[in-house]
Amino acid sequence: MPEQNPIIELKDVHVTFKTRTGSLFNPNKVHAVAGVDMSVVSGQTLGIVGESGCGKSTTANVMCGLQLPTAGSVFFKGEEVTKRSAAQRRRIGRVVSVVFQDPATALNARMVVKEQLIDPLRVHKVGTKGDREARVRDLISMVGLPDSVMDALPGQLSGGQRQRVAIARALAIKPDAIIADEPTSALDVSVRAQILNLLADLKAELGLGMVFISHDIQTVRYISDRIAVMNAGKVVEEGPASDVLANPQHSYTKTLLGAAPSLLHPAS
Ligand SMILES: Nc1ncnc2c1ncn2[C@@H]1O[C@H](COP(=O)(O)OP(=O)(O)OP(=O)(O)O)[C@@H](O)[C@H]1O
Repeated sequence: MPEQNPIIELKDVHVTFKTRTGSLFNPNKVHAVAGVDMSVVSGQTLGIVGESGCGKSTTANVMCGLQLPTAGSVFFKGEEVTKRSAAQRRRIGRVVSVVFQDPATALNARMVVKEQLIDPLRVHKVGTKGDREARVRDLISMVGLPDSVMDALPGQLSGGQRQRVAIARALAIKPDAIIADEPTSALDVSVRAQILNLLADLKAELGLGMVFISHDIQTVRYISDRIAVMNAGKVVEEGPASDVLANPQHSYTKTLLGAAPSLLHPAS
């Protein structure tokens, strides 16, 4: 059987930002992403892990078309988008949705849940009014929320419920891939595992490609099929999660694992 095109593919992607200060070696410029190759395929979660400032969010923004690379190529389902117009990129970029860290800012505080979910369907002219209402009910149930939340404002929901609504919103237009950028960091520890499990279930049920970004290797290990370790804008190690975790090759990965001793090196 021929190999399927990845949903998203980055080839030698660089992103530099002009800044007032820059870095020690590069005044007035930050090389946020420095030659990254990555691919996202159906039914797999790629975990991206690294310390704050290593370029994870910038990579995510390139993956969903929010950020144009300074150099390199981006492909959505085999189609290179890097040189397309903004309108064409948006059209092609509809294959990818994003879930951000803080659902409180991702959602409109003055719009009830039902309207938040209908909104992307209306924008993308999906179905009739009746189709959209049916789709909203499906989405609410897919993310494990009761129908009663439909008429609630985000402020009336818990943090975990709000993140479920944000996930439902991301799923509304039936994307091929979801990019979740630190989706549990703003949540109470008690609900983090529930959101991770929900993302894992949705990936499996819908055959989504998923990118899960976190500075916390313990969270990434829980959900990822493959792991890419980033340091200073580069991928220093990438492979099946079990290999990267059990047999890290790069000293930076070893440091990250060493800084998270609870599972690898139990105290007793
Ligand atoms: N719009 C921007 N303008 C200037 N510099 C930026 C911009 N966005 C990111 N950077 C810089 O690029 C580098 C990578 O940032 P990025 O947010 O991608 O890292 P990160 O690993 O996601 O970090 P965090 O977990 O803190 O969000 C950092 O040095 C950051 O300060």
